[in-house]
Amino acid sequence: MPPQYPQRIGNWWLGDCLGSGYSGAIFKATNIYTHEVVALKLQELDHECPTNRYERGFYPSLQGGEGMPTLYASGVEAGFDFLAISLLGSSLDSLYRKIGRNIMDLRSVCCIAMQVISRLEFMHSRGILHRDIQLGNCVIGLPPDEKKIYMIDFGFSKRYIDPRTGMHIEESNKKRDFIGNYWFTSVKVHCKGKIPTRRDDMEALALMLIHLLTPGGLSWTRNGVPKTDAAHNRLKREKLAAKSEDLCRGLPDVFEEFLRYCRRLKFAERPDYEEWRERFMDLAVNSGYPEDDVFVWPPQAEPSVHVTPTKPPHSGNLQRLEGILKDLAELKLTEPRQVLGVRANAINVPNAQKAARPKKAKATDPGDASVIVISTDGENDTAPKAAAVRLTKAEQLTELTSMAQDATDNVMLARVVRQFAEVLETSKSKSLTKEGFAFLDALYKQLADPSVYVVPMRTSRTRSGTQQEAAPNEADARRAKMDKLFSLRRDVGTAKSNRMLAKMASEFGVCIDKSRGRTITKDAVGFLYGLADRLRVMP
Ligand SMILES: Nc1ncnc2c1ncn2[C@@H]1O[C@H](COP(=O)(O)OP(=O)(O)OP(=O)(O)O)[C@@H](O)[C@H]1O
Repeated sequence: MPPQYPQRIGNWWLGDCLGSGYSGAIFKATNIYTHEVVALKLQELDHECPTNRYERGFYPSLQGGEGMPTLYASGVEAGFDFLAISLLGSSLDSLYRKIGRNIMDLRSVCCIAMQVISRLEFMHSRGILHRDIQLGNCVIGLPPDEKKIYMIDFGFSKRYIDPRTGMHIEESNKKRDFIGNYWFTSVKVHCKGKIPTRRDDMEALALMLIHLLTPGGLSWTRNGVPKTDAAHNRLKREKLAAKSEDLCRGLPDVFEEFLRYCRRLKFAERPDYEEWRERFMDLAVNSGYPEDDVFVWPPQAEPSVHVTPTKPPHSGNLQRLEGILKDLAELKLTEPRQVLGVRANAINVPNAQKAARPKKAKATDPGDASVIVISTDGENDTAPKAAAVRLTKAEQLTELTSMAQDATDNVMLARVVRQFAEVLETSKSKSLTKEGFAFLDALYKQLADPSVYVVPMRTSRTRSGTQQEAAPNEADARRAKMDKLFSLRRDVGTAKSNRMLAKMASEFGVCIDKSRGRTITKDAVGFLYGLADRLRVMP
């Protein structure tokens, strides 16, 4: 028998029911004094699974985070445990159902990925796991916040950082009861009884994204909620047996890589939120969508490609490559090339075609770092621009890495470093990605000695996110990073040799890599500009 809900709780008059389930119901409600409208979540006090009580405990820690509902009041009244929270819009589940359980469009899925990664990053930064990532628990806001995704339902949430000690919870092999949802809870938690940590929230997100792009959804979701233990066990077996490559067949690679990454994370490892936000942003941009994470619903029918008018309206990767090759073919290279630095065992001079790799001029639009010009001339370019193509940040950085590898004198290298700094400075995302680290590796190699192979500082994604830090150390680490970047920026102008600059570039890379978020700060950009200036005047 569903409970009899009162007409009024606290200061709120109950209105329409927004949703109800096993654990209670949620109503639109109006404050009798202020007329403010909220969502009122009610649960009977003697409910066998008192999720509202748990949720009440987590809400205060989550206040102020983007995409976290505001908690207006909570308490117990008339036999109900209630929470008055921001009134929000439709859940992703209801949007997905309305499109007939077919697949969601790629842009929407990329935006969901970027936004939910940010929500998880915030929750995790507060020491809390969500533990029930699913479409019904991601809701869009009401206008003017309808492009923002909110996380709701913290009834299953759990602290993974002990608030008294600041330490991460311990791993244990003791079997535990399953808490989560059938569809998206990670394999380790759902099928192997492991203790959930940050990695499991991330895996649940990965499965949810794959579900949205799979016609009919993930196979184990197709028979509905299991009603018996036998059916549940069958579902678990199916989930356990499903290989990442099978789940992601036909999808862009990033989905399989994301799922694999989440499954490889160690128990206490911090997920690399920035990296994956960036990867989904790159996927969206490469597919011709705008460089942002706003969730536009209903989706636009066609990708809106922003290319300069010198290119055909839709230019995919292939066309971009063709353009670059054409520009390359038109280049005439006769000038003799200097060798970088003073070295006996100098760099192998690359073949003419490679040496002719076009240089990039500044971004044509400072607000859009991904529009760059491939030019046939040097810095004081007076020749007509060959072509303008849109490249993603990753592509630009990769291109700059090649240019750094090919640089044969300090002036040339200075120019490339300056462009690198410009890309980082103007890019929307402020984190140094693996392509950025690859550039630093190439720079280091050129400065230290281009004839020797240098072990990369960090070009492999498997080394990312190895911090297992507890919250209190973060402030110290951040301060140390700020101090280091400040001194690097201050001292770069006094470096006396390429080797000294190489050492600084290496310290710079290590410092950024160690920092949370690998954020490029003002001092970081300042250091790079300083390095470029120093190289330009270095004999
Ligand atoms: N703040 C809100 N504003 C508008 N609708 C909401 C809000 N919170 C929840 N809903 C709607 O109610 C549904 C159930 O909400 P929620 O998951 O918080 O409750 P629950 O009782 O824990 O549900 P379940 O038992 O299904 O997990 C959501 O899917 C959403 O459609």
